[in-house]
Amino acid sequence: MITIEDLKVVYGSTVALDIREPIKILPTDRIGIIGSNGAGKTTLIKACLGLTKYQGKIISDVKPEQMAVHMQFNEYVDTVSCKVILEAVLNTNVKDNEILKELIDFFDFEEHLKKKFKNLSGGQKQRFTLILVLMQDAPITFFDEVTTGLDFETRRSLIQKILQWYDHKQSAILFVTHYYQELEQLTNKLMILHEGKVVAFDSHRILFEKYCGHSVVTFEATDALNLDGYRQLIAPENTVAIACDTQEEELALVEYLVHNEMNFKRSNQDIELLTMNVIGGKTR
Ligand SMILES: Nc1ncnc2c1ncn2[C@@H]1O[C@H](COP(=O)(O)OP(=O)(O)OP(=O)(O)O)[C@@H](O)[C@H]1O
Repeated sequence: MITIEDLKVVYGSTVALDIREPIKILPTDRIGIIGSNGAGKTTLIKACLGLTKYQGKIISDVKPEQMAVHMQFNEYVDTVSCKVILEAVLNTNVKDNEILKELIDFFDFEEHLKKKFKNLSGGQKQRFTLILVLMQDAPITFFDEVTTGLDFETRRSLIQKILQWYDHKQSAILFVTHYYQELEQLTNKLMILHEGKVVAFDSHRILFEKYCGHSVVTFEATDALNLDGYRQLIAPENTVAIACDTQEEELALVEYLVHNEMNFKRSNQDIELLTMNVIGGKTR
């Protein structure tokens, strides 16, 4: 669907993106794009959409105008109501379009249709833009930090709706977020960017096996345990993360922790740990 080869984006003296290895995005991919601030995530989206100049090749059978994008900050004309914007952009009308009515209903947006975009709250603006983006049913959709700044409940319900909407749909989604839990729910592949380079791109499972192991057991750092002989990963502050290469290793460690009355968490998909270990602990 999209193949990226030797992609370079330069702004003055800043190399925002420098991707050497070919990257292929398939029609059913659900890709989480991760990286610290300034890693090049938005620049990559802009290059795919043809919104920024680049060197190299982006070969795609989907034209940029067929792609949908949901950016964190959107602006719309402020002389007309949200309903007028929806109808103009989607070339339909609310009262006759069942799918549009269903989305407005789901996002509890009916009462805001008469308002101007600039008068909506942050969460209402996100919901409005999501209605527009989901209605496009594009073959490829980019979501750039759509849930940033929203409260936990609003984030959770937006993610549920996105999941439901794309279930069984043949469309690629690229999702930029700093919330790792959302990536676990929404995506099956991860692209980890660091200083403009793609440092990892594969399925969650393959990357976890490669950088962490069969599973990882994490617990609060303490002097009470003897951890000689265990493989320690890079972990958040005051936390110890032990990589287990087999189930037997994991069971032995868990038994040791239980004997010592330690609380612990076991995971084979912790994206925060994975990211820290892929880019050497420089996640932010
Ligand atoms: N229009 C621009 N002019 C100059 N430099 C830019 C421009 N856009 C981005 N950059 C620089 O390019 C680099 C990559 O920026 P980009 O916005 O792609 O990062 P990001 O990974 O999306 O970051 P964030 O998580 O902070 O949104 C940064 O160093 C940024 O300062």
